[in-house]
Amino acid sequence: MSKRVAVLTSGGDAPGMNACIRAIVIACEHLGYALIGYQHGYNGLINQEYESLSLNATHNLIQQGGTILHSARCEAFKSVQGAKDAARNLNTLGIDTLIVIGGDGSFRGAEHLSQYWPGQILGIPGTIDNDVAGCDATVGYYTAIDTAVSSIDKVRDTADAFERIFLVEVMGRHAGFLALNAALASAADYVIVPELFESEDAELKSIAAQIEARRQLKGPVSFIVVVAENVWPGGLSTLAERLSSQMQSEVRPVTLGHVQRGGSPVSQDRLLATKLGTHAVALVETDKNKVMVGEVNHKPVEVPLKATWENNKPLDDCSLSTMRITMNNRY
Ligand SMILES: Nc1ncnc2c1ncn2[C@@H]1O[C@H](COP(=O)(O)OP(=O)(O)OP(=O)(O)O)[C@@H](O)[C@H]1O
Ligand SMILES: O=P(O)(O)OC[C@H]1O[C@](O)(CO)[C@@H](O)[C@@H]1O
Repeated sequence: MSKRVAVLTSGGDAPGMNACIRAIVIACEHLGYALIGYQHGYNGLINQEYESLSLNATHNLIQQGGTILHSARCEAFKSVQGAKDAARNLNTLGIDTLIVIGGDGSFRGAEHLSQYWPGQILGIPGTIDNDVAGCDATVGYYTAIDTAVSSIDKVRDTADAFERIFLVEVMGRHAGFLALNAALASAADYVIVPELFESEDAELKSIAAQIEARRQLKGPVSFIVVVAENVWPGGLSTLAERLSSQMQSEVRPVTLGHVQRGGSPVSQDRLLATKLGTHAVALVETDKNKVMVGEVNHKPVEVPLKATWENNKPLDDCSLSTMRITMNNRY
């Protein structure tokens, strides 16, 4: 049976969203489904802003960062009226299946829509934060680690030259996946993540002890602390001031910011995006509904949308024990 499928990207854009759109276009073409792309996240659903997507759209797309459909946050969609407007517009176009590429907030939005629209809704995890339960990795996460690592490598050059303490803030919203793994891969000296944060005093004491121990061993040294965003009360400059006065040393704060969302996706994100996009389209004629497609241990999984935000996604034990030995408790 010929189906009409729609796709949108929502929330923070992530490298690999385009690779995912490409896979969806090709898989729909393969199965003879019509495909449209809604623009600007859920705003496109409310404003009936869409384009039809064919193979033409996929040329040279896999390597492009950002999203050709544009992304956005949409406050209006959270209301009953917003979801009803979206449902009406989907019905007008005769859409059978809506594929939402985004983070856990976007999946909450999809669940909200399902109360007013009877069609099939499928989610694909796309966010640099990796804070979506039920999958090992979200599309965009691996590229963001690489981007943060290459920036921290550069910070290290100047940190070493001046034997300074640097604080590097990375994104992640309220999760420490990006901070922890960027810190591990860049051989940072210390990492502060929300999952382990106890108190300002405890962290400061621990950082100071590490710096002192290193200085005793090696004399003047540089020291790099990776800090997850939103974790330090008052932000990075407050931490810099407190550490500077405690250590009687210069401390420089660096916020990496939105560069972490950009750039050409690394191969891990391209592969994940391509597999998940293809897998989602393969579900169109099944009775699977309100599920996110993801990967766990390299195998496809289908997870109820609700489980993606109701369940906790912990940092993995192996990364944490590696972190304790090579970073935070090293000296
Ligand atoms: N509880 C909710 N009810 C209805 N819609 C929601 C809800 N939460 C989020 N949304 C919709 O999903 C959009 C995206 O959510 P959000 O801003 O949390 O980003 P996200 O998908 O979690 O991605 P990222 O974390 O990468 O930015 C929101 O702007 C809103 O339109
Ligand atoms: O682009 P905005 O709306 O400032 O959002 C920034 C947030 O989005 C993300 O980049 C992705 O969720 C977070 O890491 C960050 O907290």
